Formats: sequence, C-alpha cells, structure tokens
Amino acid sequence: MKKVGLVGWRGMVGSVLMHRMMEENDFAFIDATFFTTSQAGQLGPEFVGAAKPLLDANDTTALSEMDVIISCQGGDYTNSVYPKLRDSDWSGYWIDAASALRMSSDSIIVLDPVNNDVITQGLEQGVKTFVGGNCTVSLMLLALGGLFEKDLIEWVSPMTYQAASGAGARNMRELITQMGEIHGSVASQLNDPSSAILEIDKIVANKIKSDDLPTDQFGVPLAGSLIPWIDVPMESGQSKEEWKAQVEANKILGSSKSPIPIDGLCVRIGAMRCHSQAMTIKLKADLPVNEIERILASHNDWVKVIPNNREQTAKELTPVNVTGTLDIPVGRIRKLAMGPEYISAFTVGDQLLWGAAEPLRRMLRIILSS
Ligand SMILES: NC(=O)C1=CN([C@@H]2O[C@H](COP(=O)(O)OP(=O)(O)OC[C@H]3O[C@@H](n4cnc5c(N)ncnc54)[C@H](OP(=O)(O)O)[C@@H]3O)[C@@H](O)[C@H]2O)C=CC1
Ligand SMILES: N[C@@H](CC(=O)OP(=O)(O)O)C(=O)O
Repeated sequence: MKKVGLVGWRGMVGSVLMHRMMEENDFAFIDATFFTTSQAGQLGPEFVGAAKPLLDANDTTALSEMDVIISCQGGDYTNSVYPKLRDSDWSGYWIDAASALRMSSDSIIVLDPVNNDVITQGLEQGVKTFVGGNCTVSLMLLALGGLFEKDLIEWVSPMTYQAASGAGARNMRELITQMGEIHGSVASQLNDPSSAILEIDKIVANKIKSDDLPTDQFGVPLAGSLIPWIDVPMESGQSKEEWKAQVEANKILGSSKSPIPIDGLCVRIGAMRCHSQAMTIKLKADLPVNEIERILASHNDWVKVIPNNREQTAKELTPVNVTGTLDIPVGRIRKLAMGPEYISAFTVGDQLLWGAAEPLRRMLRIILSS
C-alpha cells in the first residue's frame, strides 16, 4: 500500500477532499498519515480507524517517508516545503490544490476527464508533480470539454460570477453576516405589508453603504452588491484570476504552444460555493445548436445540457441546484446576433468539488492504479 501524507486536510478544501475520499472508499487503498502546521502531537481524525497523533507538516524527514503527499494547505506552505523536499531528492508524488506550482515546467495541471492523455503521458515520462487547476478554469473545461476536444473553439470569453468560498471560509461567514445585518435593518418594515418599498430600499442602501457591515475579509460589502475584481492586478490590466483562464486552460489542454484565446472579466458575487460563468464562444464552424448540445453532453459523465427554456434554466442552471454536487450543467446555448459561429453558454459548478478537491482525489486514484 502506498504511504500517502495528507496536509491541509482540515481546511475548507481539505475537508471536502476528506469527505469525497470517504464516499469513494479511497482510504481502503492507502496507508494515510495526517500532517498539520499547527497541531503536531494532537490526535488526528478517525477517518481510517483509531486516531493517531498528527505529524508536523514542516518536518521534511517525516514527509519524505511518504510515497504521495496531497497538500490543500495553500501556496505559502507549498513554496516553503516543496523545494526542500525535492532538494532532498525525495522522488514521491506531490499532489497540490494551491496555484504555486501550476505553471512550472515540471508539473501537470490535472483534470482527468479533460486531459487524461496528458496525465498518462506525464506519468510515463516520470512527472511527479500534479496540481489542481483554478476553479473557474476547471469548471469551464468540464462544461465545454466536448467542443475543446473536437478543436471547434476559436476563442472563448468567460464572464464569471464567483462564489464567496473561492476567497475562503472567513469570507463565506462575512457574506452571511452581511446578509443577516441587512435583513435585520428592515425586518419590521418587511413584516408590514403596507410599508413603502422605496423606504425599505433607502434603509437597505444606507445600511450597505454604512460602516456597520463587517468588511474585514472582502474589504467592501458583497451582500446586495458585487466585486468586479478577484486577486491581484497584472500588467496587462487583467486581474490574476482573469489571467489564469488562458494560461491554465491551454496548459491543461496541452495547447500552450498555440494557445486558444480565453479571456473575460471575473466577478465576485454573493453565492456561497458555486461559480457560474456566462461564455461567449466563437466556433471554428457554423454548427447547428442541436449538434453543439450533442457534442457537449457526450464529453464526460458530469456535464448535463440544460435546454434553452425558462423553466429548466431557472430550476437547474443555478448555484442553489448545483451546490454540493459534482454536476456541471451547461445551458443558455444559442446562436448570437454577431454571426452563425458565435454562441452563448452558461455553466455552474461547485468550486470546492470539481473546482478544487475532486481532481486531486482522482489523481491519487490514477497514481494508485499506474
Ligand atoms: N478556497 C478555495 O476555493 C480554493 C483553495 N485552493 C487552495 O487551497 C488552499 C487552502 O484553502 P482553504 O481550504 O480555503 O483554506 P483554509 O483556511 O480553510 O485551511 C487552510 C489551513 O488552515 C489551518 N486552520 C487554522 N485554523 C483552522 C480552522 N479553525 N479550521 C480549519 N483549518 C484551520 C489548517 O491547517 P493546520 O491543520 O495545519 O493548522 C488548514 O489546513 C488555498 O490556499 C488555495 O491554495 C484551491 C482551490 C480553491
Ligand atoms: N481564486 C479563486 C479560488 C482559488 O483558490 O483559486 P486558485 O486555486 O487559482 O488560487 C476564487 O477566488 O474564486
């Protein structure tokens, strides 16, 4: 049995990963060791029988005894520990949720329903570092996988609607607190059916604009608003989240030498853990919509085409419907007025499942079976 070290298992992404590993019985196939950066010596989880003391995640000697290390601890941890381990000639497999190693030449970004061939080839060539992609990128590629696979896409412009979870657990709490405080400011007026809506609106607007709402995490109110910027600025004028779309997607697809242009605006909205994306796509050919739908639907087991009608769209193509599932619905597929090769599509995905934990879990399984 391969020795697998788990770092970051109690964080938000790590907890979702542990949950999925238990659901899929992955622990039966590995000898798991749990590490921590802050609780060494304390008892670990009981996912795999009796709890054992947690090991220090900064102890490279203990880490180097592992055949595989999965880290959901974050980029700072990766930047600090990974080089020391590789310098010590540790030749195990490193599987990471953080972005730190994604673009390095000796890593592969993993999303096996889309790039199983790249992963298999990498394993044969001795690649040992596998990194989960950015959540919006992975979710877009799962939704549009069929069109990418058939090389039908000339370019894509994804405009995102990203959930609070992408910014972290504390941000999710802050969003809910903001929502609660806004409701509280007009609760009595809401209970009175005869109260004037413009008065309610004024109180709400004043509340959101006031210094009363907690904004330590997002810096500004998100509830009742949105933030059209995610991550740090790049020289190009893109935010880093926007920059990742093209570079990561093309690395996943193995098309970095002649990259498919992928660029749009990334926006934080008040959803909890599902990212949505409205995509304008220029196809290389004028395909009928039913053919496009057939190509999309047949690509992988999770994508589901939602017919372009109001009822099913409102019911099935929403964060509320998708949250906590591996489903990747894609809908609003129609020809745009710009010309017959231009289509729209809208997709939703759970950014903690397919957007973060699931590609790592599946990569572990691929390594175990290789
Ligand atoms: N959030 C996201 O959407 C995505 C995140 N990622 C990557 O994953 C990394 C981790 O993200 P995320 O899971 O959101 O980070 P968290 O902040 O939830 O967890 C990170 C670590 O914080 C420590 N920690 C301290 N206090 C607590 C507590 N009360 N509960 C749980 N953990 C605690 C834990 O480490 P310890 O046990 O060592 O103390 C934990 O592993 C990110 O930095 C990013 O690189 C990747 C894709 C998406
Ligand atoms: N930046 C993403 C979440 C994330 O962690 O992305 P990355 O894995 O590329 O750092 C968001 O805010 O929604």
